[in-house]
Amino acid sequence: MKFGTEIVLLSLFAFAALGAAGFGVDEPFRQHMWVLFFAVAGFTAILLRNTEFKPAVPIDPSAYMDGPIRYGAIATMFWGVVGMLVGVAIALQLAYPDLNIEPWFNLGRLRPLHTSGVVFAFGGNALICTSMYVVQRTSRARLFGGNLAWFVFWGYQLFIVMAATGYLLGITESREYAEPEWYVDMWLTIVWVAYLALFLGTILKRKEPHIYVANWFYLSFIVTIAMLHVVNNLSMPVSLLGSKSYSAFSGVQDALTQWWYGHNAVGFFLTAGFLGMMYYFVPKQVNRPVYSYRLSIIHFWALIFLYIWAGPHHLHYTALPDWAQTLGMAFSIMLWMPSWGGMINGLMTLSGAWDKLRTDPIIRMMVMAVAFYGMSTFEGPMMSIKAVNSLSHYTDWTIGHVHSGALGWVGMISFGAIYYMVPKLWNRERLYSLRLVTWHFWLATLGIVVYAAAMWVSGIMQGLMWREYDEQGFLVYSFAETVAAMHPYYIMRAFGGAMYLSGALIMAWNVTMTILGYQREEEPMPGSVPALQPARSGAREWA
Ligand code: HEM
Ligand code: HEM
Ligand SMILES: [Cu+2]
Repeated sequence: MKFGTEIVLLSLFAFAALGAAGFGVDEPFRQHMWVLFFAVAGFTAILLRNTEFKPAVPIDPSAYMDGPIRYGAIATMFWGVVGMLVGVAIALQLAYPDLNIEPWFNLGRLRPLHTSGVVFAFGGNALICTSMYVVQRTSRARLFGGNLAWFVFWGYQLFIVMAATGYLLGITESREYAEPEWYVDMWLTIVWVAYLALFLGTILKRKEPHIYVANWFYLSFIVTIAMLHVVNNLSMPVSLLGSKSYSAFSGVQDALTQWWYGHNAVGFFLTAGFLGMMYYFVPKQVNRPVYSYRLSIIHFWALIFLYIWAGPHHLHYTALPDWAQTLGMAFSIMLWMPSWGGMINGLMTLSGAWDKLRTDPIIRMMVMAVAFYGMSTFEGPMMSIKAVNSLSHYTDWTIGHVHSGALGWVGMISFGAIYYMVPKLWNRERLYSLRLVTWHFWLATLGIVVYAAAMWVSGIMQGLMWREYDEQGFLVYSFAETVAAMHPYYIMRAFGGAMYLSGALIMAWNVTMTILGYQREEEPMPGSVPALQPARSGAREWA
């Protein structure tokens, strides 16, 4: 039987889940194990019916393994839309609290659903599938380990499903960006080690002597996330058949461990990984070499050396020792330089090809991403200065900063990479429509501007209102008054987010049509040279 071993193993897994659903000591755990049972049993049933997860064409063992990358590109789009939809939902809940639907869909449960949905499901799938794409092409080697890549892909989706359903059931460790409970964490550890083996194994069997810089960034992302995930999640379960666990750390050590994790999740997941993407896909799309390879090496080592120390900027004015706060601030300010070095390197890769900005909306998207990388890595060091942080901390300014990095940098560079990969992965001459990419670009860009501007104004206003004293030393505003003052900005934010989401929906449509093999007949892009445009077919020159 095809997939014989897999089916036996999966059946055992499903059986164990069923047992845990029966004998679990708390209700949410039992419900969660039912979810696991149905997910694994469903997958086993699909395999039993011999459904192929591999392309039907016979596989040339020396060729690249692109099946899991195709699935990954689709998963990236799918989870992106889901995560952003939940983002708009919680934005509306903050503007209109009546939208909290108890207990499953209140803000407390939907917020981690949003953050994990966009960071780990959307961003994570984008990183995993692009890293598989990049490492094969720059190493001239097929992915290591046979079906290992499929295990990484499906194992990661199972992690996402378990994390997401757990939040809705009310299961949480309450550690930001690390909310899943101990058993889901253990599963992710297994998947992540497999991912590391897959990536390293492919690099080891490379036929290209040099390891291209993008792979260094991807590798640092994989290794560091493994370390962060394991240490931050060290905990003791109350029962092996229960959902609750207690952290191995307590007090200020716990807080520091958590923000060592949280900050470096930003540094290595949301930054280093996506820089790997930048260093491969920008030169490819522009058709130019990286501006300065030497600078990219300096960028890499400076970034990984500095980032790891900056975590305490999340704990300014807390019980954390003062020297540690100052250390975090100093390293954050130093981070500005390598970050901007990287930004300049990305932007200057366009030198001599700036005209393409007018004609290629994908390049425009990538340039906007790099520009937002520069913007948020300027804002971050500034916010880490204690005097500035005393105003910005706990306010919407932080939320604005997060989303200029997340929507502007992480989102846009991923969109660019997917637009680049999809026609190649499905062997299409070009995307379904470039004009729809332009629509996406403008909706996303304007959406970010509305989102970030609303949060700057509301954040600074919030901070100023909280610290306003009258002549007698009494606070001028009650907390509830500061909340009420946010209302118009929360509506604006929801509006900006909805624009960003509609751009992503247009992209999903464009990508789907490309996969199905359609090409939209359309006028050439404005500004492109008419002589290069076959007038009727709309098929532009497409590198
Ligand atoms: C459709 C667009 C989006 C909307 C409307 C949106 C909305 C929101 C809202 C309302 C919050 C909670 C803010 C609060 O508690 O005050 C939030 C938090 C967050 N979002 Fe989004 N979001 C969007 C897209 C994204 C994307 C694409 C990412 C990442 C790639 C992202 C990452 C985050 C993170 C990390 C937080 C937590 C911030 C913190 O705790 O400081 N969001 N988002
Ligand atoms: C040199 C680079 C950066 C530095 C020094 C930096 C610094 C900071 C500072 C000081 C805070 C506020 C902490 C607080 O008051 O609670 C913050 C929050 C945050 N930043 Fe950055 N930032 C940088 C780049 C980025 C980028 C590129 C992204 C996203 C792609 C990002 C995502 C976040 C997130 C998600 C938070 C919110 C954490 C939370 O409270 O939940 N940062 N950052
Ligand atoms: Cu940080």
